[in-house]
Amino acid sequence: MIAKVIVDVPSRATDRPFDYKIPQQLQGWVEVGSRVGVPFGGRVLQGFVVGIADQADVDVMKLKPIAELLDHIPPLSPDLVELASWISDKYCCTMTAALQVMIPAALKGKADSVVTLVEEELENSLIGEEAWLQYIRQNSGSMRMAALQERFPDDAAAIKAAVKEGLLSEQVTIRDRLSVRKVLTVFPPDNEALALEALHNYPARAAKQQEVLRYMLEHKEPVAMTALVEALSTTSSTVRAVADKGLLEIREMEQNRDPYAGRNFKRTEPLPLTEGQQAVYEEIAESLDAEQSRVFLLHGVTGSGKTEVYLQTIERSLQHERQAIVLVPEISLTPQMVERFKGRFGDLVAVLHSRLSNGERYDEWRKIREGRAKVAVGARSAIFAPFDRIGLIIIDEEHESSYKQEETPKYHARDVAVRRARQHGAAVVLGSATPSLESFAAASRIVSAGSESTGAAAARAAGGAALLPMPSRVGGRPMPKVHLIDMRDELKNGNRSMFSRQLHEALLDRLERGEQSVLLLNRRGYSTFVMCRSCGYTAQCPHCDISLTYHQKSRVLRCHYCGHAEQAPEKCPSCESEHIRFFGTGTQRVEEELAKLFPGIRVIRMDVDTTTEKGSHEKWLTMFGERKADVLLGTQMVAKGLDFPYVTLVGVIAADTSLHLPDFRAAEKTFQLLTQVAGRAGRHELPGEVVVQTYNPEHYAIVSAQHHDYAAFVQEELKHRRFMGYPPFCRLIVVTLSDEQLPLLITTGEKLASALRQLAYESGIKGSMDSDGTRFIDILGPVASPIPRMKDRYRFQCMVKYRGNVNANELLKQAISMLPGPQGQPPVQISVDVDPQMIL
Ligand SMILES: Nc1ncnc2c1ncn2[C@@H]1O[C@H](COP(=O)(O)OP(=O)(O)OP(=O)(O)O)[C@@H](O)[C@H]1O
Ligand SMILES: [Zn+2]
Ligand SMILES: [Zn+2]
Repeated sequence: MIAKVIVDVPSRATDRPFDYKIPQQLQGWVEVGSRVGVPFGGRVLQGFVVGIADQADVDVMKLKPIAELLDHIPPLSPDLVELASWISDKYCCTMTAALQVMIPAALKGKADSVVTLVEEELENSLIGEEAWLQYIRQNSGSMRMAALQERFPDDAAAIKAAVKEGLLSEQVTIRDRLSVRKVLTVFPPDNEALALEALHNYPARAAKQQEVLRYMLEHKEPVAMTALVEALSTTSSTVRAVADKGLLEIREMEQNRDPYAGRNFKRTEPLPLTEGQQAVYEEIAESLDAEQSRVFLLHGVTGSGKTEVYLQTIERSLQHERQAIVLVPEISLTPQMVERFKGRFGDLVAVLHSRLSNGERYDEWRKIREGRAKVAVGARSAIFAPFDRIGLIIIDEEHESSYKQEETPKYHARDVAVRRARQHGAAVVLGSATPSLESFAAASRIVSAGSESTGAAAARAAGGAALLPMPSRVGGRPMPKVHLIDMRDELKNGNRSMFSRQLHEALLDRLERGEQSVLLLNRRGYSTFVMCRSCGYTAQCPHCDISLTYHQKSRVLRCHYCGHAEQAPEKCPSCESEHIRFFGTGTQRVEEELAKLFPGIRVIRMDVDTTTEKGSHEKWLTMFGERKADVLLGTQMVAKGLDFPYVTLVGVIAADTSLHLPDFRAAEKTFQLLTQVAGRAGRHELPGEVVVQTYNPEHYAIVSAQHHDYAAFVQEELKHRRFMGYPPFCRLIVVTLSDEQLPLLITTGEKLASALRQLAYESGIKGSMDSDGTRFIDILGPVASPIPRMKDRYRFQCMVKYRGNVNANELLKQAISMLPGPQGQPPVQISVDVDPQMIL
C-alpha cells in the first residue's frame, strides 16, 4: 500500500503529495487524514496523508516507508482533507497551510496514547473474545496504544472502532508539547472505622496531620492537593505523612481543562416564538428535515431575537442526531453569548476561541472529535470543528470582517461554511442586522447572473440562498430614536468639548434616573500617535512607514506591524520643543473628560488596553450587568451582541472617523457599526435613545443608520459600487509583493502584471469594465501598497478585478510561475489575498 503525503514544507515548489510505502505494521492504521513522520530531504518531517493507493506512480522499490504514525486516531477526517484541497485552490495557498489551520496548535508534536478498557461498555458491545481484548485485560486493563498496534496489526479497524464507541477510553499526551493535565488528588479514607480510630489516637505533636485526616473524614470527597493544603494552611508533606500511614490515598488524576468549569449556567427553556421568529424557524426546519444543503440569510433587526432562532434550530438539528457549528465574531464571543448556548445545551457545548490556552483548546477539540460535544461555538476557525455529521452551521453577525483570516491561509469562514455544509448536506444560516453587501446581493439576486460575487456563486451551488427577514423587535418594541448632532454647529456655538450639549444632557438625565449608557468611540482611524505642536513632527516606525502608537500606561511607543518599541520622548526629537503631545488611546481621553464633567460618575472602559488579561472581558461585562457602573465606554467591542435591560442611552462620540478610510467598504463599515451600537439601546421595557455626533450629517451611511433603513443604505451603496467597479459587482484579488530591494521589487511587479495581462488576453477575456458585463478581467498596478514599507521591506501591490466565468486564480498561478527566480521560486515574496477584506 502507498500513502500520498503532503509534507510540511511551506513552499509552492513542494506543494504536491509525495508517495510513501506503508510499512507492514502500519497497514490498516494509516488513513486519509493521518499525521505521519516521513523521511524528506535527509530529515524526518511531519506530513498529512491525503490519499491511499494500491500502486505508486513511480517504482515502488524506490519508495521510502513512512517513518512513524503520529496519532492513532487521525486528527483529520477525509472530508476535512477534501476541504483543505478546496481552500488551497480557492485562496491560492499551499495544501500544508490549509491542513495546518484545521488542527489545534497543541497537535504539532507527537501524540502518545494510552487506552483503558471500559468494562461497563462491554455489555453493550458485540466484541467479546478477541485476542487483543484479552491482551489488554492481561495488562490490567490499560496499555499504550502503540504496543497494542504493534502486536495486533490486523485488528486496526476493530480497535479504532472500540475507541470510537467508548469501549476503550483514550488518554493522549503530546510529546514535548503538552500533556493531559494531571492533578495530584487526595482521596478520603477507604476504611472509615479504622480512620476514626486513628484520628482519636493521633499523638499530640502531629496535630496538623490529625487536622488533615479530620477534614477528609468530614468531606468524604476527593480534593486537589493544592486546595487541601491551602484550606488547612498546611504542607503537602504533612498530607503525605497521613497517606504513608495508609489512612488516605494520593493519586494523580487526569483532568480535562474545562475553561468554564465551576461555572453554573442557568438552564433555559425554549421561549414561545414570536410570529416573525416562527416563520423563519419553519423555513430552516424544513430544510433540516430534508437534510439538504441550503443557505439562508437571516436579516433580523437588532433585538429581533435571532439568537432564539439559532437555539431552536440547533435543537431541531440535534433531534436529527446531527451536530451544529455556531460562529460568532471573536470580539462578541462574550460570556453573555456563551451563556446562552451553555444555558440551553449544557455540556453538549464546546467553546473554541483564541483566549484559550493551547491545552484548553485541545481538550475542547477532543470533546468534539470524540462525540461528547454536539454543538461547537467559536470564532472563525471553529468552522473546522471535527464533527462527522453536521446538520446546521450558523454564522452570527455574518458581515463581520473578522471572519476573513488575514494571515495565510487567507480564507473566509463564510465561504468555507457554505462548502462544508455542502459536504454534509447541512443548512447554513447567515444572521445579521446589517448583512454584508455580498451576502445580501447573493440572497436577493440584485446582481445579474454573469456578475456574481463569491457569496452568490457559493449560494447558487448550494441550491440558491433564501432571504429570511425579521423586520421587527421582540414584543413589538420600537427601534430607538436616533438624533444626529452636527459637531460643526457645536463648535460655532462655542462648545469645544467632545460632548455635544445634547449628549451631555442625555448623560446627566440617565445618571439622575439610575439608568445606564453605552458610549462608543469609533477607533478606526482615530489618532493615537505622537505629534509635535510646534513643528508637526510625528513619531514613525523606523522599519515600517506607519505612525507609532502611544501606550499611556507604559509610556512606550509601539509599532502595530513589527512590534518595534521605544520610550516616548520628553522633547521633540526634531525641534526640541516641549510641546510634544501624546494622544493617548481615544478612550482614555474620553474617560478623563467624563470624570471632569460628571464628578463621581462610574465608568467602565473597554478597549485593547483594559481587556488583555484573561477573563477581563467577562469581569467588566458582569460588573456592568450588575449595574456597578453608569457608563460602559469602549471601542468596537461594546457595539455588538450585548443585551442589558437598563441601557437606555447610546452615545457615539465621533461617527465619521471610519468614513474616509482608503477602503471601498468604509461607508458599509460605518453604517454597520452605527446600526449595531444603536441596537444596544432600549431592548427591554425601558425605551432607548441614541445620540450620534458627526461632522457629516448628510452622508447616506449616517442618515440611513439614523432611520434604521438598511434598504436605503444598500440602494445608495450599490450605486457607488457599480460605478467604481467593486464587489458585489466584481471580485477582487490583491497580490502583494515585498522585498528589501526596491528596484527588484518594481521590475518584478511589472513583469507579473504584464504576464497576467498577456495570459488574460490569450484566453480571450475582455479587459474592460464597460464590456457587456458577463466576463471581464482588469489588472491594476503595480502601485505602492497603502503601507508602503513594513518590517524593512518595501511593498507593492497589483489588484485583479474580474467577474463571470474567469479562473483568475489559475491565471495568477501561471503568471507567478513565469517569474524568473531561484529554484522555481519567485524572486521576491508574493502574497495573494482572494476576496480581501482589508486592502493594506
Ligand atoms: N420569543 C421570545 N419571547 C420573548 N423574548 C424573546 C424571544 N426571543 C428573544 N427574546 C428576547 O429578546 C431579546 C433580544 O434578542 P436577541 O439578543 O436574540 O436579539 P438579536 O436579534 O440577536 O439582536 P442583536 O443583533 O442586536 O444581537 C433578548 O433579551 C431575548 O431573550
Ligand atoms: Zn517639533
Ligand atoms: Zn514597524
